[in-house]
Amino acid sequence: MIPPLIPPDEGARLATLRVLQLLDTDPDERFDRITRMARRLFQVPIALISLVDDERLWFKSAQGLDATETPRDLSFCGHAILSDHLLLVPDAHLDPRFADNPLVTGPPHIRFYAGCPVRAPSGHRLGTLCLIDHVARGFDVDDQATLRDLASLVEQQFAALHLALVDELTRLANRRGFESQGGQVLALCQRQQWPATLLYFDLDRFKQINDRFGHAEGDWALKAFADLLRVCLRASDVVARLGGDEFAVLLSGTAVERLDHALARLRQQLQAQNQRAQRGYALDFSVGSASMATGQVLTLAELMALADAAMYLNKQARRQAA
Ligand SMILES: Nc1nc2c(ncn2[C@@H]2O[C@H](COP(=O)(O)OP(=O)(O)OP(=O)(O)O)[C@@H](O)[C@H]2O)c(=O)[nH]1
Repeated sequence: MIPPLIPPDEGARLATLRVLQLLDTDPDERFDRITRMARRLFQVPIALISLVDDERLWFKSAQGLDATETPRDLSFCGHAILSDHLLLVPDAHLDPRFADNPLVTGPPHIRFYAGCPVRAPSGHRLGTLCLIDHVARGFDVDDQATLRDLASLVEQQFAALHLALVDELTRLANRRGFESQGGQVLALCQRQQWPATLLYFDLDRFKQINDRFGHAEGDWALKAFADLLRVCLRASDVVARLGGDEFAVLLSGTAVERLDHALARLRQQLQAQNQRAQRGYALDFSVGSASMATGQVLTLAELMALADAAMYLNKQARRQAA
């Protein structure tokens, strides 16, 4: 058996998957309709929409299979997301990549597999629409075109989610994305008795950058700051651009202990970037934080209001110090 390789865009791919908030969500009729149609059209026992997560495959929609996930190492879809082409395995018993795969030799006894990668609007391949049969079979060019058509319906649903939840400029979550993703993380913290901290950022004198260097330069600065947040924080932290030059981050669990360290690192990296970029101005930020201690119950809106107020005080203090 040959386990799938990790694609070169893995970090950005996983970040996109998180921002779209598809993993571990309830069944969704918009996706189930597509897998039902696929199963009927191709007369296969199993049709899936799989999402390739860090170490597992999670099924956004599954017809004919009770499992909700499977290890990535064993997955056919892990191979399928490595290219834009369909992955066709007419007979897994004859394919050295899969012949001794436990999913072939044991349940669900995959013999035939056809998987079409499904991409986010950013182009990252998030998973597949795939068909599985327990017997070997062929898949002609018409079948292939039909599977691609169905996969593009999945991509349309991704695009709709993207539009609703992602900030187009920075590709971070937008305010709505932050509110729903942040709300879920906060509820998890409360259940697990973990602490959480919300950071509210506002860039300093950002209007001057637009006024002096133009809107395009302002856009560049916003993207550069978003990239820094991505680099300095963990994949599990919820990071968003709330609008204009305002950003927010929700740290949960043990991440809260790294708060001072993460902020110091962020400022240090920003200074290094200012030195490197030499764009005629130094990007800087004011920040406020608000925490929910272990066992405390606060809403995301309350944390945001507290952190926003703290940011405002920080901005005043920085202005006076300047
Ligand atoms: N380039 C660009 N500018 C934007 C975008 N959205 C909002 N802005 C600008 O961001 C600026 C926000 O300025 P403020 O936060 O009000 O003021 P500031 O200059 O940052 O001042 P302080 O926050 O008090 O330090 C405004 O000039 C907006 O026009 C965007 O998507 N791109």
